[in-house]
Amino acid sequence: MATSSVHKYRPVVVSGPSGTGKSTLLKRLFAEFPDTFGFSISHTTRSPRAGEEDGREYYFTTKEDFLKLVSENGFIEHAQFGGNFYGTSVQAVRNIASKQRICILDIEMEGVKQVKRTDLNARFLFLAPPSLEELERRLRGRGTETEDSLNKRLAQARNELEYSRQPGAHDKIVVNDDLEKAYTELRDWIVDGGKFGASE
Ligand SMILES: Nc1ncnc2c1ncn2[C@@H]1O[C@H](COP(=O)(O)OP(=O)(O)OP(=O)(O)O)[C@@H](O)[C@H]1O
Repeated sequence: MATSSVHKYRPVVVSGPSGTGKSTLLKRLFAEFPDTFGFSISHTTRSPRAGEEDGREYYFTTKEDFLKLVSENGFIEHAQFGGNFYGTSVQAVRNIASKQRICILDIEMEGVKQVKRTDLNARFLFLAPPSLEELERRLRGRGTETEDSLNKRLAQARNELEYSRQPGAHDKIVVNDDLEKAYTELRDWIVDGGKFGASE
């Protein structure tokens, strides 16, 4: 464990209900620290498009290998879209740390629980909306949801908020009320005076 790169480059899991502002805040963090962080590369069973390279856009894999990795609990999250499988593997997160970058994982509650079952040595930040009413306003304001997908997201938000109240679920909770205030709090906790959560 002491020799593993995730000991020093601890992955950061940022979760929170859809529409809380994760993308907005993480975009800012990446812009302020362009060489510090990384997103893991996903696996997919779809074929590479022209110009795509294995290990750059995706790890391209066969359905058989993908399902084998699923059965070995190798994925943090995986899903099927349009007949193809996609997933974030534990190894892909490790690969970011071995490149001496802090991997940021923007995932949902089930993914959070899965990361906790690994030895990725992650830190967990939960981004909470000021209220469910405000979350609904933002999701409507973003203009990306149908009434049906909005209701699904709000129901899932209730689950996520309930989980976030369990002791030990997260290491840090940031309420995204005022954007500037939330950004400063998120950034300062992640950067941690330059230690990024590492103990030495
Ligand atoms: N502090 C804030 N005050 C008001 N509006 C905000 C604030 N933070 C984000 N927003 C707005 O809320 C909407 C949702 O934000 P964003 O898309 O970043 O959420 P998200 O958590 O990444 O959602 P998803 O998980 O669905 O991708 C956006 O329109 C964004 O501009």
